[in-house]
Amino acid sequence: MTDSQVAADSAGTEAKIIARNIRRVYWVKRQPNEAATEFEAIKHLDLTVKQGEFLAIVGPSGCGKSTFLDMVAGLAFPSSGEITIDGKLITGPALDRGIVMQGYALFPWRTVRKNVEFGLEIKKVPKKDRKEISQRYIEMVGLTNFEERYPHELSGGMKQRVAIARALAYDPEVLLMDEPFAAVDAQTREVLQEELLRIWEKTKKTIIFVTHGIDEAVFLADRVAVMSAHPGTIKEIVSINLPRPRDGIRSSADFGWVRHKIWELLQNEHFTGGKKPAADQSVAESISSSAAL
Ligand SMILES: Nc1ncnc2c1ncn2[C@@H]1O[C@H](COP(=O)(O)OP(=O)(O)OP(=O)(O)O)[C@@H](O)[C@H]1O
Repeated sequence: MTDSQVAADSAGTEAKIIARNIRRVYWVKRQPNEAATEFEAIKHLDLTVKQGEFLAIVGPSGCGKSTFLDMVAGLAFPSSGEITIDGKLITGPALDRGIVMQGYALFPWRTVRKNVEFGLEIKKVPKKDRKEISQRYIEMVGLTNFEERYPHELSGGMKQRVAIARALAYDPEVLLMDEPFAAVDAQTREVLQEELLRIWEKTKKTIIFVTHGIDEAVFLADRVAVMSAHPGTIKEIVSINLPRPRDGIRSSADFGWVRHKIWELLQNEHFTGGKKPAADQSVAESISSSAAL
């Protein structure tokens, strides 16, 4: 489905985030004594994310997934083009967008509760309400009785749950997730995926979820945006018309079919950094090894 089709398709559903003709360049030196030259990381990227949608982005390493997410977060800016949220240009980070990254990024000196309350403090929510709200999200991610622990006393999966609770607690409309489950083991990842879906169904947030896992993308998303390699752009958007809830869906024929379709789309994508591919290994091969988990 092309983006214009999506725009038409979304006639009845409000568009939440619209990226128009995004280009992003970095200035890089190829040799220490050379002048910096332009490196085009993203080109002609158009994408519409609908209100309440779960959109996953997959693509070869280095195609610009994190760069794009950073721009939606307002932590980086397009070299040209524009990204709007609710029709307003994104000019910086704001509390309408929560971010969950790989590697948790928790404050090590704060307990679980204090980490979860961080955004509420920024929002100047009164102390009594902060406690009530943080407790609700701590329970939602299954961390009751761990409120007073510090991050170094938690497992990887537990830290990731804290990061999710922290992002949800201040009630952002949009959740931006950059490979949030990459650092946890396969079993914990599946548990976290199921919990994330449960929370999403309850809270109706708009989610953009970057992943290397085709299975993960298909399991979670309403649509999967497949990016092409350098310079990164949206190659195709695949609608995931699988029923919800999706417990047990991984073994179904329909799941296998859509997974294969995305795998094929990625088959010819190589990250070359602008040069000719050195080896004949497609990104689909490297992605599918993690997706097989
Ligand atoms: N600060 C920077 N300076 C120069 N080049 C950068 C910078 N940040 C990213 N890039 C380049 O931009 C391209 C896109 O990077 P990005 O991290 O967005 O890719 P990605 O798709 O998220 O990769 P991965 O899947 O490996 O995390 C890469 O070629 C990267 O080397």
